[in-house]
Amino acid sequence: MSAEKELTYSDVSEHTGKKDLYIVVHDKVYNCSSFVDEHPGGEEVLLDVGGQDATEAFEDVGHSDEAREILEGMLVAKLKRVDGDPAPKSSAQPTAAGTKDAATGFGIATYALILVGGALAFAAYQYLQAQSEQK
Ligand code: HEM
Repeated sequence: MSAEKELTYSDVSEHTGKKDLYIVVHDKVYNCSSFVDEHPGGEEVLLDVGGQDATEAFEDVGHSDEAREILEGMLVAKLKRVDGDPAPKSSAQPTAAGTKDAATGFGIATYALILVGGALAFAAYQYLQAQSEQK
């Protein structure tokens, strides 16, 4: 088993070319060279964050789970922080994830409400039918 590779910001900052492009997202280092031409958001934005922390840029767009899977496939190393490095930019993640979860939760609650409402209406209908048959 090989030890997990670690790169510092200064290592990452050496990979800024289109054919050698490292970016940092949530303290992990990704080699995006193979994806630059395929990025639906264009190559320019990826080249802009080459060799740097792209966490905010990546999260601000609200990338899909598919985009996150592509990203994980390009993982090369963990980011190793040394004194003087910028603070972790991980605060964007809970916000984005939270918004998504909240939206999903709302969707489920709405469906539940419609189902329960429908069931109640059906029960009331049956009850009233039974009542009128008794008369
Ligand atoms: C290497 C990291 C990245 C990956 C793997 C990636 C992947 C993707 C994918 C798969 C999409 C299609 C929509 C979706 O599935 O969400 C997308 C769209 C987009 N991305 Fe990225 N992206 C990356 C980094 C970035 C960065 C750093 C920016 C900077 C602003 C960015 C800006 C955009 C924009 C603006 C779109 C929307 C394009 C459109 O719908 O016309 N992406 N990205």
